[in-house]
Amino acid sequence: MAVTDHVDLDTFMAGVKKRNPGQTEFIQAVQEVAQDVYGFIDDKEEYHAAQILRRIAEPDRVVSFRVCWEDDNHNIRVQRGWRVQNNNAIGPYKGGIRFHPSVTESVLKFLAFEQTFKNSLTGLPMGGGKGGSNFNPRGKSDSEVMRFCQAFMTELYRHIGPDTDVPAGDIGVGGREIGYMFGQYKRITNRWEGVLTGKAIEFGGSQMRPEATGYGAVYFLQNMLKHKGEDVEGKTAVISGSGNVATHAAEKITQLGGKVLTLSDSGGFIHDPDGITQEKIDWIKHLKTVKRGRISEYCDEFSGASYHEGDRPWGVKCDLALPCATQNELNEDEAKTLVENGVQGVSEGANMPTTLEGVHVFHDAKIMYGPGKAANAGGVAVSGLEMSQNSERISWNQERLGDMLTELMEGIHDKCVEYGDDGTGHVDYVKGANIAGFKKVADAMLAFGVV
Ligand SMILES: NC(=O)C1=CN([C@@H]2O[C@H](COP(=O)(O)OP(=O)(O)OC[C@H]3O[C@@H](n4cnc5c(N)ncnc54)[C@H](O)[C@@H]3O)[C@@H](O)[C@H]2O)C=CC1
Ligand SMILES: O=C(O)CCC(=O)C(=O)O
Repeated sequence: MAVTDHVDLDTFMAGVKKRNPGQTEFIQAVQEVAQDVYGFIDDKEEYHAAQILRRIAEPDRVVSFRVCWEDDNHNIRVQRGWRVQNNNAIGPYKGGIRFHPSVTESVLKFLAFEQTFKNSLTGLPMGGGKGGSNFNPRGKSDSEVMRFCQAFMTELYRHIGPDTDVPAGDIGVGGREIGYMFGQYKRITNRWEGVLTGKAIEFGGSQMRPEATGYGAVYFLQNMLKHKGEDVEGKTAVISGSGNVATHAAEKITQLGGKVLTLSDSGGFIHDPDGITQEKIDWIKHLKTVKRGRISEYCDEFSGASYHEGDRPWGVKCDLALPCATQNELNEDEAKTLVENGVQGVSEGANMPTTLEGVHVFHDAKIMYGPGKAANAGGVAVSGLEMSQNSERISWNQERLGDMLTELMEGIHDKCVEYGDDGTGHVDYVKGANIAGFKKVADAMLAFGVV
């Protein structure tokens, strides 16, 4: 058999598993995309002949490096850093940096793969990448975080650039860490350029970038509801996480007249039947970004709320669910519970928070289910706009960026409908996102020939 002959989905996936032993998250992400893309390319020989999906599922490169730094007690600490540059067919590699002890090559490969489709969906010229380290920022002093970020950038700088690869934040990497990394890049290269996004406003950051992922996930949900003649107002929402994405999602749900019942961190979740109001959200933002405390402390501050140690919030009855913490945080049983409790819509602020089995539950129940690569694309979209502003040496105002984010999310929703409408009025947003995201990247790759 010629290597360019059709292989079926099972054979394709067997190859992915063989080439990436033990990389369960990466294999899961490829499987989820491949099952839809296979249906789409079945009669499109050019994509098979050029082995497009196989090429997208093989990162352009995976850079791995040692990060050596000194803690406050003068101990030498050694961590591993990575940058996965998955695909730059439609623009420079773009995607966040994650600092968390659970980071592995598999996790970053899945994130860079997902990012390729997500960035394509935004319509902006950005390829897919992701990076990070198994460094755990929890309990570290500001000086330790600064030294780690500087050491990380001392190696990373040679692999990135404003037209090559533009990292940003993700779990464990927020404004503080971006500042330290940008400062080190500038020091080493003697260049001020838009090499990172998520910067503070004072040095080239964009209005609306901190809010963009969480707000965007709610705008996506709003678009799904509108498509069915519904609205957020008066609905209850269960949200996981309490970081950047979760708190901004909670804020937007509240602004639109919904009631947020839960937030969580890796220790457990809080349930506040009175609703997590803007005042309470502001308190949580301060807790997480300044005091760097645990969500359990919420119950000491606000009466009427309960803390559920070691649990996830999906058993709380709600109309809307927004997983905004991390991958595989919502499994098959939890998806069934949500459906049995009458959930109408799920919008993923996190990347791949629902297991494959959980996704099948939502699919079979035909609820509105917005997968992360579409629903949380608002963050990287505004990052793309930060790149544009840096290139033009200008800053747009908050109102303009807010309008652009709203329009971008509507555009992503409509692309999902275009490729995901099953003809009965139900939209398979997973299929829509996978096919629309794939097509643009695939067509660009076809134009380049064999590279
Ligand atoms: N920051 C951004 O612009 C974007 C983030 N995302 C995704 O959103 C998710 C959250 O990211 P951020 O809010 O930026 O990070 P963050 O660091 O601000 O917050 C992460 C949150 O997740 C919680 N968390 C981490 N591991 C957990 C675990 N094992 N179980 C329960 N909770 C856990 C943390 O306690 C924290 O509340 C991630 O999946 C990230 O990849 C997606 C698109 C863009
Ligand atoms: O803004 C960016 O470039 C990164 C966003 C990101 O990491 C994500 O979309 O998962």
